[in-house]
Amino acid sequence: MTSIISFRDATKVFPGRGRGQDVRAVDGVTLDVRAGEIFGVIGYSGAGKSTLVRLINALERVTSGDVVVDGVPLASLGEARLRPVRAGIGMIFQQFNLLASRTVAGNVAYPLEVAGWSRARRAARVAELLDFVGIGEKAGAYPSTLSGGQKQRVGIARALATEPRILLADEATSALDPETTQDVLALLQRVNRELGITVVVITHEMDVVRSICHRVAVMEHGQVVEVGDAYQVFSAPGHEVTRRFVETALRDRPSSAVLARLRKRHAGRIVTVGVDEVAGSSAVLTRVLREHGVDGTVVYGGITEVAERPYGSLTVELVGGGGAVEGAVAALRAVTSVADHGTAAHPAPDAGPVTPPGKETKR
Ligand SMILES: Nc1ncnc2c1ncn2[C@@H]1O[C@H](COP(=O)(O)OP(=O)(O)OP(=O)(O)O)[C@@H](O)[C@H]1O
Repeated sequence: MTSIISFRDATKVFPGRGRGQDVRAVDGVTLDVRAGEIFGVIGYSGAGKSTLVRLINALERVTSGDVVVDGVPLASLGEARLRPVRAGIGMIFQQFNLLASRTVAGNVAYPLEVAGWSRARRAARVAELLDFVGIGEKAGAYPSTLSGGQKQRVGIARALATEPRILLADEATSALDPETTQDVLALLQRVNRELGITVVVITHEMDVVRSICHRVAVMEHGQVVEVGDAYQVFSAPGHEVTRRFVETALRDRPSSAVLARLRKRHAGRIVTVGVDEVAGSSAVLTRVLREHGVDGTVVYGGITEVAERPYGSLTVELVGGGGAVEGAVAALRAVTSVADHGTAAHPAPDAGPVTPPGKETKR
């Protein structure tokens, strides 16, 4: 697949104010976004995500290195030659940035007016866009009368008006409630699938990446610390920051406090079994337990989706005679990840980082 955006050792330094230190907001990033994908950039506040994305449409200019967009290296371009590059890139924002004095249709028409489209062509294009984002009936309404989700739909329609090849979404769902977030994410997915537009999504929420991104870069201190297929990055996180995102978002693994409560309620051996596309599934778990004559009760956990593929874990109380439980645990270890928490009488030392409490299933 060809890359549509290439960061080549891109660095952006903001001069420190007064006698403050310079800020390396983007620090030597080399990265390719492939044409036609939804690419996520995830990181905590201040990691450099916004700056990285603003380098793509040259709202910020690199201090060193380069960013190549659609084959055009941006670092050496003057404002005039940047204009056509920018015209091929749409952008949406957390706070929508709509013009309060214009109607919905007026907002969407705005970039077309700037680009010199005739009134008749504008009207047809605006109607088509409002229809695509599902708010045709709001054409004459003013932004102040719209819900957050509707405002972002207008933002998306406006960003798509001049038929860009790339759409940049800077925390586009961070101001929305969870349900509206899912609607807007579904719309971004349609933008990608139906219009073939490459979408770059910046977020601090793993749920956003989990829902729609094909590939993801994890940022910290201006650097990309991990990049790859979203499923692989989140199912086997290699960096501490990635692990923190996975733990806070998926909440399928019991914390030590939860484990203590589980041990009070369940006397048997408690193990957490990884469930993913490659290794375990709940069917594998059931088969292994049956083969070893072990009873298993799911006491905690959950299976969700990352990049539309199954991912999670199940914490199970195992009860069986003789060495049956040992045998079952060994057989499970052969196919998937297993964290052995021991029994109430003989708890295993707490392994791994503490995760926030999630849902407990009660007997
Ligand atoms: N115009 C600017 N002048 C000075 N420093 C800046 C400027 N823009 C960003 N920074 C600094 O660069 C660093 C990265 O900021 P950036 O906004 O890119 O991070 P972010 O990951 O998008 O975080 P957030 O989600 O909080 O915006 C921060 O330390 C920020 O204070």
